[in-house]
Amino acid sequence: MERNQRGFSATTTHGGPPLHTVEPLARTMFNRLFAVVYTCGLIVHFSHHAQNLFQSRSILSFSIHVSLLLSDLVLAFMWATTQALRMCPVQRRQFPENLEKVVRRSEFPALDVFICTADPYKEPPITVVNTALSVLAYDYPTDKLSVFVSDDGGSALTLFAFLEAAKFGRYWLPFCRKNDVMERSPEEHFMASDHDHWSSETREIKTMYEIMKTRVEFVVQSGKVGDQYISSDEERQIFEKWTDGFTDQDHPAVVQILLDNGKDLDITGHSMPNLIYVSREKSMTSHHHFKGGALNALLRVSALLSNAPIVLTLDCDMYSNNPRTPHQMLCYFSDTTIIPYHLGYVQFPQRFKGINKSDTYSCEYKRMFHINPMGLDGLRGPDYFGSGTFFLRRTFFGGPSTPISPEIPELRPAHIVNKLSKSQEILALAHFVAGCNYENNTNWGSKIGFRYGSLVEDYNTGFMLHCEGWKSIFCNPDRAAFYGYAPISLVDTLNQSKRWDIGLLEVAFSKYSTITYGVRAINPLMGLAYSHYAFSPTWSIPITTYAFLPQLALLNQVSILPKGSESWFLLYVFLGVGAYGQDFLDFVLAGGTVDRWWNDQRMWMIKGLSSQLFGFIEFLAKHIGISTISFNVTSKVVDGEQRRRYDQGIFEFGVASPIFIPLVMTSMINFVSFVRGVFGILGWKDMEGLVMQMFISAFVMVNCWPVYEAMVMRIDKGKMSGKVVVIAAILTFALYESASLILNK
Ligand SMILES: O=c1ccn([C@@H]2O[C@H](COP(=O)(O)OP(=O)(O)O[C@H]3O[C@H](CO)[C@@H](O)[C@H](O)[C@H]3O)[C@@H](O)[C@H]2O)c(=O)[nH]1
Ligand SMILES: [Mn+2]
Repeated sequence: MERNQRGFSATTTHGGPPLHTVEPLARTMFNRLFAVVYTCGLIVHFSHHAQNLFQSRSILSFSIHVSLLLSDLVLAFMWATTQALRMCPVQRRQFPENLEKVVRRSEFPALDVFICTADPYKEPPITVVNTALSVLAYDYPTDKLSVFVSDDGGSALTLFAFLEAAKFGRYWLPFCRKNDVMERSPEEHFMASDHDHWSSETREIKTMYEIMKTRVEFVVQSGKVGDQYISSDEERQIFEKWTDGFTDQDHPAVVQILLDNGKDLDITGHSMPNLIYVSREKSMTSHHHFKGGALNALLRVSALLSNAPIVLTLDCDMYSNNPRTPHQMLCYFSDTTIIPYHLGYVQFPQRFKGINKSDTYSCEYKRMFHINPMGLDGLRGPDYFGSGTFFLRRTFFGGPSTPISPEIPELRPAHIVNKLSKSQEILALAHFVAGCNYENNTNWGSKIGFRYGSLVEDYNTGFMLHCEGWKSIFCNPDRAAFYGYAPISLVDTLNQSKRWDIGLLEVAFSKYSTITYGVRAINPLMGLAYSHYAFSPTWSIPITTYAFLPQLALLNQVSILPKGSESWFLLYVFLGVGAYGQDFLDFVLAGGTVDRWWNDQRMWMIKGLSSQLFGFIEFLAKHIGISTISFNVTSKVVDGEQRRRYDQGIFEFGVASPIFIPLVMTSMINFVSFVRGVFGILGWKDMEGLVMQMFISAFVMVNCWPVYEAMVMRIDKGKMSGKVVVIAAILTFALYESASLILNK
């Protein structure tokens, strides 16, 4: 049997109560006007640059001007890309309370949830279990809900945690229903609710949860599932798959149905949703394409077992914070007027728990997950964030009017699965499609499914879907739909950013670059908006240049920027303050605080001097074939002491990582040049020509304050490692000496 293209029928909303509305943001007109004024400023600025270039009389001054020109060109290009995000921002509202007036609950489309995990030590199984329980307990018809867990760590520990979760879920789901619990992740629920008013039922279920948690954590700590934890022969058989040769990088596929909707009931007699554990086959000899590969394996396995027309992807730490999120998503997918719109996915923002008051590492990503998506939403829709995304399954199989069929008919999005079928045949097929050679010579990863070729498989996939003609919608309800955890140390944040930067560069310099292919395949504004991310690592060029060049010149009394009395000086100020000011405005209007904005701009500089630079190097190294790149999973485990420092807003350096070296060098050069400049005020002749260079040094110094503190004033474990300081000092000295040689010729 087959069904229509979308996989379910939508209800017309004509005459009925509205399901959603959309409005342009109030500042749109201002944004457009400002863009015109700023563009004029840029034209004049670059004509001045050209003049400087032609007038320069030595190779030295020519090269200085070329560096400044190149830096300013990158800044101007990046500014231009932000304009695409500012031309038509919109804000949507949805009315989930009206949904059931328009669509009967029994007509809700089936929903498959994909949760990815990759490492039981960096991603504690109890966290993943909480995420899974939070969605298993969605306020959704249980016979239409299936949760698939992908375990790229191939770990018996994770599977054990899920066996436990399946048992606990039989109590947890009816408990949530009966008490209309909002936080359906048990961990969060018990943390958020007030213990003094707990009923005996709540206390009981809390005790059950604690017992399960202790068992899971004990097993993870001991590294194996001991005999005393196995309660039946059936379970023993499952764990027998973990033979001696079974490693996370080399093992057969494991597909295990833990809860079967057709059979398993909760303690009140309601049927349970499906819960399926999948660990795709891995082998040392075939590339597994990281998370993208895992998601494609889930797309196939789920196609055989439930094939729901709607698919939600979640990171292992992104638990549901609202049981009625699917209702919000259906406000869009159930609206027939949306069909000609070719809606491919509905994206919810990624939000984070546990970020400190001033968001020291700017991990809220307000711009990426909140401000920019509104801008994209007014064009063709937001990019894909990797988590919190409801896709139409059909979206993965070719463009809206150019469908592509998978190799075997059972995988087609229109194929109907009657019941979750445990038949041996289907299970054997599920293991087969989860095999590591299954994708050889197929369209998976290139034309169907999640796309390969970039470490940011989410961004890349969303981009390719937009190129194929799909659109997306940004759904940002007041109550967060999901919460996850952000890194709380600088090195973790920078390593995560570096991975993203490498992935973005892979897209920027591919055959399907956003700037060459994207502007044609989607439209110029979308191409530019996507380029805002793809080319963001190039920010490291101006950031590094402005962190060193004016300062080295200042140290040698060489003026390279306009004098305080020239009108060019005012233009510089206008361009700088204008860009910063508008950025500030966007940030604050989206509910950000001044404190957080300050830290955000600081992180922008820090990343330009660390993750982006290192990302570039690793990207190049991979391109010329001297190294391979890998997906370094962000740790979700927190050290207590680190947490305390983070909560106090103290920067965490700690480890001796080379990624800090350029940053420490920057703090040294700027300090020395500023101090030298202050003494120069008395003796130097041409101080006026150095005013702007002095100002830049001062500004960088203020931003580097935590670095100075970490180098000289701290004794805790998060201070800057001595090794980094020594290496940076030697390199700074070498840089200073060579600059003096060149500049004083
Ligand atoms: O080989 C892998 C590597 C990672 N993951 C999973 O991918 C998710 C994201 O990994 P994480 O280390 O948390 O990366 P983040 O940088 O926090 O994630 C952001 O960036 C990723 C792309 O780099 C996206 O995949 C994510 O959805 C997005 O939230 C986690 O659930 C992992 O378990 C896998 O399943 N297989
Ligand atoms: Mn994450």
